[in-house]
Amino acid sequence: MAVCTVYTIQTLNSTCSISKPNKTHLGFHQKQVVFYRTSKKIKKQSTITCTAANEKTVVIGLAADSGCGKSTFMRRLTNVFGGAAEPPKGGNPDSNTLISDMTTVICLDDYHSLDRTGRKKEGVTALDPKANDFDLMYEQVKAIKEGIAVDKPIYNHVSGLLDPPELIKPPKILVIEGLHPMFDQRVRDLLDFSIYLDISNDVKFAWKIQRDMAERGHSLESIKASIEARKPDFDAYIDPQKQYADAVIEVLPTQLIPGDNEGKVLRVRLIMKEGVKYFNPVYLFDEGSTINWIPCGRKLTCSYPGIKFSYGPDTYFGHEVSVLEMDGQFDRLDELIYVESHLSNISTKFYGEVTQQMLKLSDFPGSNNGTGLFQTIVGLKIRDLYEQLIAAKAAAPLQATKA
Ligand SMILES: Nc1ncnc2c1ncn2[C@@H]1O[C@H](COP(=O)(O)OP(=O)(O)OP(=O)(O)O)[C@@H](O)[C@H]1O
Ligand SMILES: O=C(CO)[C@H](O)[C@H](O)COP(=O)(O)O
Repeated sequence: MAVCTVYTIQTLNSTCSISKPNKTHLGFHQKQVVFYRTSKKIKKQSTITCTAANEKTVVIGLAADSGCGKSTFMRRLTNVFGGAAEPPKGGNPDSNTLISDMTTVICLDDYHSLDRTGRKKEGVTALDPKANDFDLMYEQVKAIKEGIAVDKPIYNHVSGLLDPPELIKPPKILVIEGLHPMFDQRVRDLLDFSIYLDISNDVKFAWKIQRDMAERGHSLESIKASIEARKPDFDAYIDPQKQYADAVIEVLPTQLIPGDNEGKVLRVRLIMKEGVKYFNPVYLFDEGSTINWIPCGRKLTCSYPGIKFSYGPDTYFGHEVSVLEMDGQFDRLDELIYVESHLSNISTKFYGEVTQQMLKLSDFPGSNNGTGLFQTIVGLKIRDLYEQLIAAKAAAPLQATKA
């Protein structure tokens, strides 16, 4: 990203934004520069940031209910791109934003139009579209995608209030995570790739108990009541978004232990849409075949109840998909290399990269099962998609500027 003064706007095929103290950020394309210059709307003290067309922001959407592992997934994803993800420096300590060298993750809770008291007064949950400002969400995600900085509101989860906005500059990759990234068609159409974390009720309950009882001191009864209270709106507004996702990570109780609902051993399915540009689904052994594989034996240590992989074609909400499934958990993470070497299209840059990533983040929840494995693979696929998109934009800069 190049920072220019008003007298040196020479960049071709760029989108620029003007930043003035206490003023909204204005965006314009290179051809409009003449208009602004002749109309003297640009003052000497303005800062003009120009983003070359091939640097434009790639936008990823991640949808899930609260407490379903979005933050954990985000930490795995940003780690794939390297560098630590931190809240904006010197900003609001309760900011929900995480920034690293390549990525900015914004939480869509920041687009709640009603604060905690407002929702109570209106009798709506945060999942209800009425409690969210989709017009602003669309305008701001669109602006960032075009290389224009925005002043995004902040929803403060500590106070339950809407705090003064924070400046979000266009990153290389913007991740919008939260309850509604695919709800509004205008926002959905801005996404270059979308993911839905589909956690079954039993597992969601087990994870909520683990976090909210152990870490937040909530009672079992209050956790049950909160899940029940959210369920109608979850079913109406959040769950239907999975039909639009390019990849769904579905987390279910294991089938290896009959009647198990503890949520400790998990069956995880990675559902990958066919025909998505720059995204080739992962496969096991033979693309398009139906495979069942129990890798336990000489090369993989498995204690009870073992590990089972499945792979094959299927349909999901009328779309052709490939599904990779893992039931069970790893005893020894270093042996994951055996499984990795049988998977194809995983978009690694070197042999064993999935295993290396999993070992590096082995203390993250889900590192010994399909949640961690598939989140890592999706992270690598997003890196690959980003690199392909940027290469395509660099090859056709004029076209990208007009889009
Ligand atoms: N893959 C996993 N395996 C086991 N437990 C998990 C996994 N992912 C998340 N959890 C549990 O769920 C809790 C919530 O995870 P996380 O904070 O990542 O979710 P979230 O969707 O970001 O939540 P929120 O929206 O409420 O902030 C964690 O504290 C952890 O206990
Ligand atoms: O579903 C949620 C998304 O994280 C939260 O419940 C919602 O954002 C409201 O937050 P809070 O409970 O802190 O007022």
